[in-house]
Amino acid sequence: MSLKDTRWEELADIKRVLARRDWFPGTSGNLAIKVDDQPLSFLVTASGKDKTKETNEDFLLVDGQGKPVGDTHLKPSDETLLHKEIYNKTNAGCSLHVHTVDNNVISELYGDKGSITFKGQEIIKACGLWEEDAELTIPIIYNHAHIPTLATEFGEFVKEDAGAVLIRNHGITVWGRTALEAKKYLEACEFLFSYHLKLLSFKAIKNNLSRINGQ
Ligand SMILES: CSCCC(=O)C(=O)COP(=O)(O)O
Ligand SMILES: [Zn+2]
Repeated sequence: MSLKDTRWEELADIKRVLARRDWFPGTSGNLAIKVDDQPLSFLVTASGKDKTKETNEDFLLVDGQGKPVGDTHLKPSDETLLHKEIYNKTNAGCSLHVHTVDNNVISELYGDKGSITFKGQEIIKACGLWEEDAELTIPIIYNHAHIPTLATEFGEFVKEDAGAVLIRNHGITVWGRTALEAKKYLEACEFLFSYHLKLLSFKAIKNNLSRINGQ
C-alpha cells in the first residue's frame, strides 16, 4: 500500500466516525491529512460533498499551496487554505474541521471575548495538558467570508503542532501530529463545549427556581 493509500484509509476512518456522530450537517466540514513533507502534499476532502457518504472521490491530493496534484475534476475544500496554514507552520499531520451546534453556540457566547478557557476538567489531558491546574484556551476568530482573509487570521493562532481555533458561528478547526491526536483533540473540545452549555442551562434553571421560591 502506498503512503497516500495508508493516509487515505486513516482519514476515511475518521470521516466515518465523525459522520456517525452527525458532525457534517448540510455538507459542512472538511478534513485533511499530510502525505509528504518534501515537497509538502496532503489529502483534503473534495468540496461540497455529502461527507456522510463514502466514495473513492472523497479526498484529493493537493500541494503546499493547496492546489490539486495532477489532473482531477475534483475541487479541493473551500477551506483548504486553513489546512495549508497548519501544514506550512507546524509539524501537524492531520487537521479536522466540523460544524456542530455546540461549537457554534460557544463561539457566539464567547466571540466578543475572543477566546474561551477551560480548566479543572480531566478531559483536558486529551489535548496533551497533563498538569493539575492546566488551562485550555481556544481562540475565537471572526468568520470572514473571504477565505484568504480567514486563513490569514486563522494562521496567527497556528503556533503549536496541536491546537484548535473556533470560527464564530461557523465551526472549529483542530489539528494534531497524528490523526489520532487530532481526533482526540476534537472530541475533547466538543465534550467541553457540551459540558459547559449543559452546566450553564442547569445553573440558569436552578437560579430561576431559587428566585421563584424566594430563596
Ligand atoms: C455547507 S457549509 C459552508 C462551507 C463550509 O463551511 C464547510 O465546512 C464545507 O465546505 P467544503 O468546501 O469543504 O465542502
Ligand atoms: Zn466550514
